Amino acid sequence: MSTLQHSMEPNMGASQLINLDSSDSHTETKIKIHSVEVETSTSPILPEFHGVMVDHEGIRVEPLLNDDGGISVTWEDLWVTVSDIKGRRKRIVQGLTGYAHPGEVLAVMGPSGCGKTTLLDALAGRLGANTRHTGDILINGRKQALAYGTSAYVTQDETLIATLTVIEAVYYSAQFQLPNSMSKSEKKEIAEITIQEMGLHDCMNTRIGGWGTKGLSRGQRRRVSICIEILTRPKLLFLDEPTSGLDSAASYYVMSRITQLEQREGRTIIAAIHQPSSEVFELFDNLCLLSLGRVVYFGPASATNEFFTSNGFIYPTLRNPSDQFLRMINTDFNEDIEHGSTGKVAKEEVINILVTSYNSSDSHQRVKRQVSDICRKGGGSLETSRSHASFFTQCLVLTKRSSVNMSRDVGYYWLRLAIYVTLAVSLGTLYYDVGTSYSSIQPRGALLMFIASFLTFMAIGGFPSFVEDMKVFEVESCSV
Ligand SMILES: Nc1ncnc2c1ncn2[C@@H]1O[C@H](COP(=O)(O)OP(=O)(O)OP(=O)(O)O)[C@@H](O)[C@H]1O
Repeated sequence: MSTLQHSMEPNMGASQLINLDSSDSHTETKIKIHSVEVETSTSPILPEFHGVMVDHEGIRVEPLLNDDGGISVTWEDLWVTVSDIKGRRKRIVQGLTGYAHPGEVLAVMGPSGCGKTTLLDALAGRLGANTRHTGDILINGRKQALAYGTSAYVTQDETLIATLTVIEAVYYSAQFQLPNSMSKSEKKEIAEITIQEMGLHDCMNTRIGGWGTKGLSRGQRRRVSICIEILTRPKLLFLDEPTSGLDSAASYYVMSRITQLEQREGRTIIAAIHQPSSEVFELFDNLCLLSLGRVVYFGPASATNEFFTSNGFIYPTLRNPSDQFLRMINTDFNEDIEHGSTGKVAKEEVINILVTSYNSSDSHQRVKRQVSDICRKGGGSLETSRSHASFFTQCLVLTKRSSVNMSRDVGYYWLRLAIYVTLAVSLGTLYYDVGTSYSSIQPRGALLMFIASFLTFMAIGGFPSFVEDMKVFEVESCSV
């Protein structure tokens, strides 16, 4: 996250460029200043400056738009509804407005069921068939589809092939995701680097595992999923619960590696996250806090504390702030919250106070202005297409992967092979020398019927493996 490290002259000229030192020593962020005025009064909600655009009320500072092919995403008055079994429509997401910039991490936080995944799905164009959405979702200010490889989505559930090792899973994926112009050794190198970036080098040759076979831990599987999705170095990355199942140290390392990549490569990251530690929370640039599908707060993550405090919700300073404010807006469990001088108030009341306060706040106006600014300016041209492996290579790699998978799955492959061989020998013995006379027609017919029904029966036995393969196929086909 960038922090302003030098004082700013009150009357700097328009459109001057300044360099902001980043807390990460590798990176420098260029910020374009359009006009600078010193604010004499401090906003009740936000501090004077957070590195975001502030116009005539204060300092107008905005990140340079993505001339280098970075992706800005904006959404305005976004509503998502689903129909229940009685045909009634239920609102999941209610009138959200926000944006995500290249080189920044936007964290979407809120209690379970508040609509985080739905927001990500809507932005990524992955909403289910029974959902409907209204509102504008724009990429660099335009309605446009993203080319293959420019965006990636790490879903909440891991869909990995249990029998493969970490390096195999990532390398097979690299073989069909990366273009044919790359040699096999280059693809392997990218796979290995990505695995190292996610801290998985020690278990490169460990099988992923699944039900019935122990392999990687849940957190390690999560990291393998992230590795597979970031292989193509997408400009826009959606992460749904990237740190679930990770301990606090691993969560920090994974998120910090992701943010380092984002700063280095100007990537836009939108991450739905449940319960970040305070260190992980500090890695976020902006925060979208949701409750019951409504925005409670959208703005710099570092200013969240101040937003709550200014609204009369004060929590102990030595506790993880995200734990505290998530507890305040979680309506699943009844608990009254201490509010300023009025005493305890119910959770619904807390949310109403915060939503109303946010809607009338300067930060809400800034978000709206930022969205319209991005839409007005558009952005750098997007890649129209990225090449991936040819159809022939994809078929070859997938066939090879499937054969490896089947050959390692004892129940699916070897056990069935043993049953087939036993059956063939038994039937061969029983029907040996059945002859070619008219009297042999009946036993031949019976044999054929037995074989046909047995094969059908055995095919049904392979159905669970087929379902697993279909899940992998669905996830991979969404990415391709
Ligand atoms: N396709 C759907 N059909 C019916 N209800 C849905 C659908 N998608 C989401 N919902 C409902 O919308 C609400 C929000 O779901 P969503 O998955 O977005 O929440 P979330 O904040 O990501 O939760 P969690 O943190 O537990 O993953 C939930 O009550 C969920 O049941």
